[in-house]
Amino acid sequence: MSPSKLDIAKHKGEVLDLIMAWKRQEVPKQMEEVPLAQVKAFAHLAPEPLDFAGALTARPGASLIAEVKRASPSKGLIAHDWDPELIAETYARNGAAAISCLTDARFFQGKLAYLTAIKERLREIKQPLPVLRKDFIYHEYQVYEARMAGADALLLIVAVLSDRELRELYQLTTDLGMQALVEVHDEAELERALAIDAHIIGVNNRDLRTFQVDLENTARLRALIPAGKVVVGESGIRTPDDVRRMAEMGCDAILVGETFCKLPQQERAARVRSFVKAGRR
Ligand SMILES: O=P(O)(O)OC[C@@H](O)[C@@H](O)c1c[nH]c2ccccc12
Repeated sequence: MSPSKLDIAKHKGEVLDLIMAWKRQEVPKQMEEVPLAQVKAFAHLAPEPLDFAGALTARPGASLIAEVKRASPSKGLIAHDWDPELIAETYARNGAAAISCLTDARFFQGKLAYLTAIKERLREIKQPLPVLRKDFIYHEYQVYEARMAGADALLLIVAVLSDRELRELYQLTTDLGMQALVEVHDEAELERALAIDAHIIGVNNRDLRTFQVDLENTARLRALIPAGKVVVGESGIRTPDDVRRMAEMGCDAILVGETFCKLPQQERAARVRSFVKAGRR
C-alpha cells in the first residue's frame, strides 16, 4: 500500500474531513514560508488566464477535461508511468479541450509546480489549453497561489465550504481573471452553487465521503441545472460508452483522470482519442 492510500472502509464518511483538517494546518505553514503579499505580487505577473468555459463549449457534445493524477486516497498510486508534462502533452495532442492538474501533495501526490511545468510544455508545443488547479481550496491564499502558478481555472468544492467562503472565493477567482469549476454532489449542494450564480457546475459521480461512484448522479442533477450553465460530469468515466451516456445527458464536458493515468504511456493517446470521439455530437 502506498503511503498516500487511506483505509477508506476504516475512515468511511470521514475522508473529506481528514483531508480538510490536513489542509487547514498545511496552508498556514505555507503562508509562513511564502507570505500572502509575495504570492499576490507574483500572481499579478502571471500570463493572462485562458477562457476555460469557452474551451469547453467551443464544439457541440461533451468536451474532454483530462486530468493529470498521480495517486488518490482511495486507489493509492495510479500513474506508475509518471511524467506529468508528457501526460498533459499527450492529452493536448489527442483532442482534450482542457487539462486538470491535481496539486494536493499529501493525498494525491501532486504539486503546484506540475501545473506550471504543464503550462510551459503546452506553450512550447503550441497547444495552449486552459489548465485547472484541482485541490481542496478554502483560503484566499490558495486562489492567489493558483494564479501565481499560471492556472486558468480552479476547483471549488461546495461540500467543504460555507456559503460565505464559497461566495468570496468565487468572487476572488473571477476578480483575478480565472474561472471556477463549482463542484456539487447532491441537490442541496447544487442549490448552493446556483445561489452564487456559478457558471460552470461540476457534478461529481464520486461521493467524496464514501468514495462510491454512480454515473446516474450526473443524470439526476443535470435535469435540475438551468439552461445557460456549463455542466461537467466528473469521475468514474471508464469507457467510450460511459462518455456517450454523459454526452446524451447533456454534459458540456467530462472530467477523466484515473482511466488515462493508470495506462502505460504508449496506450494513452489512443484511449484519449476514443473518448474525444465518443463525446462528439
Ligand atoms: O479519476 P476519475 O475517477 O476519472 O475522476 C477525475 C476527477 O473527477 C476526480 O479526480 C475528482 C473530482 N473531484 C475531486 C475533488 C478532489 C480531488 C479529486 C477530484
